[in-house]
Amino acid sequence: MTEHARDSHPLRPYGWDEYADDAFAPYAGQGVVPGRIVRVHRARCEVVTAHGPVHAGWRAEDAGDPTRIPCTGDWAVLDRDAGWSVRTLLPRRTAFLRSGSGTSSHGQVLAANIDLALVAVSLAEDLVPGRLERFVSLAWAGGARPAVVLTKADLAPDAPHLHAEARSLAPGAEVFTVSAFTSEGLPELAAALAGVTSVLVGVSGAGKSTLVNALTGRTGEEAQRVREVRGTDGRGRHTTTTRDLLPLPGGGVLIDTPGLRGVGLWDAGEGVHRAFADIEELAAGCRFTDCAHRTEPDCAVLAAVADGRLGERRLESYRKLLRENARLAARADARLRAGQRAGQKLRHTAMRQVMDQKYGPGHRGRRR
Ligand SMILES: Nc1nc2c(ncn2[C@@H]2O[C@H](COP(=O)(O)OP(=O)(O)OP(=O)(O)O)[C@@H](O)[C@H]2O)c(=O)[nH]1
Ligand SMILES: [Zn+2]
Repeated sequence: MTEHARDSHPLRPYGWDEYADDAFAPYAGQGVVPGRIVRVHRARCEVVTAHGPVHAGWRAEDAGDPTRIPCTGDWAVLDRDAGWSVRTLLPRRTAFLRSGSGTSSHGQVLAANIDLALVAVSLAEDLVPGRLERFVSLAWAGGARPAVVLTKADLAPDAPHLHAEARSLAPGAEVFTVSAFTSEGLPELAAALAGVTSVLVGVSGAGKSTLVNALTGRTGEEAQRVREVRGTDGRGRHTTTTRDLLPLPGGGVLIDTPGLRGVGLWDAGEGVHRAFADIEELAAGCRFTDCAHRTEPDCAVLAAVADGRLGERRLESYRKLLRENARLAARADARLRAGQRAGQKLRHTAMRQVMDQKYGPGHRGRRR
């Protein structure tokens, strides 16, 4: 498809791009229709297509494999035999994953095909550095660019100071300070979202839904509809339970996610390294290339801690996240040996090869 045809594609406001175009090309002429999943229910999902929004079923036999469960942001290939159904999902370009709940050794995909992961942090509460570092690691790990959105600026007299702190906790990530109530910072944020797919993550109460409403200009009836699809989280508080994909008035697509009480790392080793680029940079100056920064002589990381350039807490957080990731990787490897993930891994590798061939190995950032 030519660039012009792509730009006038009916799904363009929902993020139709060169990637979707290429990934769908093999299916063209098979009587199927492409669509982007905007919301997922138990046995069906809402998909926007060139024919408008449709409800499509998906096969329950795919439920065991997280990579085959439709997720908000996925591009789907739809059949229209007896009602709409998802034939398959196009390979994900990027994804925001976290470890599944409990003892599961699967990752859970929160949003697919995202360029930018916005981590919402409320300025009305004390900033929890380790939590921000964790979200940022997951964003890098899934191939998205992280950005920090400091919300409720109207409640924070010390916003500039907190902005500086967020910058040092998330090197390489842009930091926005916004208030959905006064609209401060919203134009700058909207400009960054134009033309890309973003996902908004953060703990419950961080102000995500309010921000989404402000960015989409959703008020009154539409916002009410959003409240109606909300459930209660068992503590009597209303909380977002669905993940919605919404086109933004200024272009770009935003995925809202439910408040997460915590996120476990998933396949995030490379993500942690990027999230702690400051430490990695220091480590390049250590005498030993395999320095563990504990007792080794001429350790540049420990030297930075000693003279106050690097906080002890940050170094500890880095270690903790790497340990957690290694633990999860060991668990996943055990499953892989059992053969259960073999098929999934193969598909994944095949997709990477296709993408590498097409765009070169740089297209997905540095990954494991
Ligand atoms: N003062 C002020 N309050 C805000 C702002 N944005 C959100 N709030 C309030 O913060 C509370 C939580 O906001 P929500 O938008 O529901 O937070 P959420 O992150 O979507 O929460 P979950 O749906 O549980 O994930 C609500 O009482 C909002 O009115 C803001 O910019 N300024
Ligand atoms: Zn060292």
